[in-house]
Formats: sequence, C-alpha cells, structure tokens
Amino acid sequence: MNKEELIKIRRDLHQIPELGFREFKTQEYLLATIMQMNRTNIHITKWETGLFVFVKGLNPKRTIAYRTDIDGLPIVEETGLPFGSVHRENMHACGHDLHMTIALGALDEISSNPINDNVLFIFQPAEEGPGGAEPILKSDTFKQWEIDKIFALHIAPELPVGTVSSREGILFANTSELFIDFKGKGGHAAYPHLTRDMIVTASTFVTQLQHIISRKVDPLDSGVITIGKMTAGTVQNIIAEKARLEGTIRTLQPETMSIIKTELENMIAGFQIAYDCEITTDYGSMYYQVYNHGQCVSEFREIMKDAGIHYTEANSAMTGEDFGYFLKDTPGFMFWLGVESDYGLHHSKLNPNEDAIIVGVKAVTDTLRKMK
Ligand SMILES: CC(=O)N[C@@H](CCC[C@H](N)C(=O)O)C(=O)O
Repeated sequence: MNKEELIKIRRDLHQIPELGFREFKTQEYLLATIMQMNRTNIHITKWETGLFVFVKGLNPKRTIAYRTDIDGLPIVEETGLPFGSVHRENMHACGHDLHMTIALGALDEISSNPINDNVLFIFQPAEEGPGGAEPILKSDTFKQWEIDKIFALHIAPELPVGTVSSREGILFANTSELFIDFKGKGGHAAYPHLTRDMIVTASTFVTQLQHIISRKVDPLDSGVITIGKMTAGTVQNIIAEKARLEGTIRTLQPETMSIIKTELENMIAGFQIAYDCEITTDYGSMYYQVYNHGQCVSEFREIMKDAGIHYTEANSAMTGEDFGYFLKDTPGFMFWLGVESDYGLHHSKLNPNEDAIIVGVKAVTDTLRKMK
C-alpha cells in the first residue's frame, strides 16, 4: 500500500469511530480491506467485534503477534477536518484510526513478502473500556496460536514525526476505573437542615480524595486519581438527593493501587458517618501495567537505528493500556510513535500528522522482519 492508500484508509476509519465491543462498521471495513489484499497465505478469524489475521510464515518455528486497538471514545470531535467523525458522539481521539491503518499497512507488507515466522495480527476491541485484551487471552480462539513474542504501538502527539520512543520495564501504569454513588436526602433549597445534600458531600469528597495521593502514597512513588465526570441534582432550587462521581486511579506499582483503594474505602466509611449518607463504589475495569521486556526493547533500538528512525528513551507514563495483559504472559514491548499534534490524547481537537503512518508501517514491518 502506498502513502495515499494508507491515508485514505485512515480517513475512512476516522469517520466511523465506535465504542468498545460495538465496533461493527469498523470490523466490516477492516475485513473488506484485508479481503481486497487477496492473499492466500492469510487466515482471518472474527472474534467479537475484532479480528485475528494469521499470516503463515515460510519456515515457521515461532509466531510473533502484533496488536492494534480499534475502538473510539465518547468525545464530540472539534477538529473541523473534512473527514471528521460521522458518529457525532464519538471520536478517534486516541489515535486508534492510525493504529489500525499501520497494522493494515504492515499486514499488507508481510503477507506480500512473507518472513520465516508466522505473524498474528490482532485487531482488538474495547481498549478504552471495558477492555478487550483480558477476554481475548481467555478465549480458546486465541489460545490455538501459542504466540512467542508480541508488540504494539501508541501514537504520541508530543513527539515529532520520524521519532519513536520506548523504555525497558514499566511504560504505562496500572489503572482502575472508579464509580462512586452517593445517596442522601433531597428537599427544598431553603431548608438545608432538613436534608442531606449530596452535592456538598460529593464536592467535599472530590477535594479530600487528592489527600490520599499527597499523604498516603510515598512521594517517591507515583499515583493519580482523576474524577472526569460528576453528576448530581435536578434543578437550581432543589437539594440533590443523589450524586455520582466517575473517574480513574493510576499507579506505577500494583501494590500502590491496593493502598489507594484501602484508603478510599476508609474515607468512604468516614463520609457515610459524617454526612449521614450511603456511598457505594464500583471499580469497573482494571488494567495491568505495561511492562516492557528489556531484551525486546534493546533489539528494537537497534532495528530503529538501522531503519533510520530516530529513537528516544521514554519516561514511564500514567496512561493505561490493556496491552499490559498480553505482556504479563509473553515477552514483548510497546512503543510510542511521534505524530506531532498541538492537542493531546483524548482531546476533541487531536489532529495527528498523517506522515507518521508510513513511519509506523516501517517501524512495525522492520521489527517483524528482524526481531530475534
Ligand atoms: C492510552 C490511553 O489513553 N488509554 C486509556 C485507557 C483507559 C483505561 C480505563 N478505561 C480507565 O479509565 O481507567 C487511558 O485513559 O489511559
């Protein structure tokens, strides 16, 4: 596939972002594109709304897997691009449209000019939530291939095009979603003493939460609690009976996640007494850290040097990725691909530079060809 063809694919996919396990049009588009390649050495298996594409090697002694995520986010796009999302409520604001395009480009290269190894391309649903990697790993479909190595990439808006970045050890954090429901007693705005106001309670709770990070987590360790959504109340002169907080917890150590959750539960017990209310918690989906295999990263550095792609050493990031579950079982790594956008991941104006696609295809293809 040439650059123009890849850009067309990226723009087509950008227009149809779908949420986790609802990637129906995306799956259809991917399937049609792969069928058009018209290769006899590939075998496609549908899994939920994702796909596995197995490319038979010339002299296979092992199977290398390459994984892309395929879902979008519930964000209303504000890029103003002519190929903007036609699904108004959703956007590819985390670059999965580029991730898929690069995987298709690499699949085209590898299937037209096969290597000795078998290669399994995984088009994984629901990375943004509720998580597709864990169910894939548990599925009998996936178990049949017994992969030996695996890798993946993620776009990096802050890095220039032509640059990739990674590190040995921890790249992405442990994550846990967080949903907290408050129930008190509603009533007339003029009689607060006869009610239990959940807007006041939940707001106080949000500010207190940050003390868990500043006073319960070792300052030399790292943790983040973000509340991204707060809902409460019905109208301006009624005291809210209910409130709901939705957020996420991030830590660099799995043990720190347990500390934060214990402190959170303690805080909830205290708030129930102090504010005379009921509080229930749900942790939603949790992702294991992305821990890169040292040897794989050092090989990747050399492969990038030979490919003429600039490599820089990455810091650990508090982003999450369920790709971490694959790395728990199989040696491999994840890397950042520079796409230089003025707006970052999960922003309604994220606009990756499409020149990065060709760099991504080369980085992935060369790694598949040269990985020891
Ligand atoms: C790369 C990236 O942005 N990943 C997401 C993963 C979301 C995990 C889960 N839904 C959560 O919010 O905890 C991220 O937000 O880091």
